[in-house]
Amino acid sequence: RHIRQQQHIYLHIYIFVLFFSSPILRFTSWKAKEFAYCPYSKFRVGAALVAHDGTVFTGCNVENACNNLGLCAERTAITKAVSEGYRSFKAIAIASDMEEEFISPCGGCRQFMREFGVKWSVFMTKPDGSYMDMLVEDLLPVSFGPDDLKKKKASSE
Ligand SMILES: O=c1ccn([C@H]2C[C@H](O)[C@@H](CO)O2)c(=O)[nH]1
Ligand SMILES: [Zn+2]
Repeated sequence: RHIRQQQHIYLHIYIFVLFFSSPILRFTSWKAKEFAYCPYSKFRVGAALVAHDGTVFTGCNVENACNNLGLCAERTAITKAVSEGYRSFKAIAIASDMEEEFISPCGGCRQFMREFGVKWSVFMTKPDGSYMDMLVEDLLPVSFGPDDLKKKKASSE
C-alpha cells in the first residue's frame, strides 16, 4: 500500500513536470530553429527533445548539396541524445516558420521516434505558440518496432 501511494505521488510529479516543462520545451525548439542549415529548401525546422531525467537535446534540419542526404531536425536531436547515452524520452517539440500549420514530423522521423517507444509526446507547434500534442503511437499506428524482430517466425533459414 505504501508503494502504491508512492507510485501515485510519482505519477503526479511526472504529470506536473511534463505540464510545466512543455512551454520551455516548445520555446527551446523555437530557438533551435535559428541554427537550421537549409539553403536549399529555406524551410527552417527546430526540435527539442527531453529525456527521462529532464536532459534536453536540441536539433535543426541539416541539408546537403547532395539533396537526399539532408537530415530532419527531429532526427538530429534524437541522434544527438542516443549518441550521448539517452534512449528513453518524455517528449519532443518541433517548430517551423509556417504561420498557419502545426509542423508535423515526416514518416521517417516518426519511425525514428518509434524505435525508442510509442508512449511519449510530440508537440507540434506554430509560431504563435499554439500547439498540437500527440503520442508517437497516434502519429504512427500499427507500427513496426524493435520487438517485432524477436517474434516467432513461420520458418527460419
Ligand atoms: O518535420 C519536419 C519537416 C521537414 N523538415 C525539414 C527537412 C528539410 O530540410 C526541410 C524541407 O522539407 O524541412 C524537418 O526537419 N522536420
Ligand atoms: Zn523527418
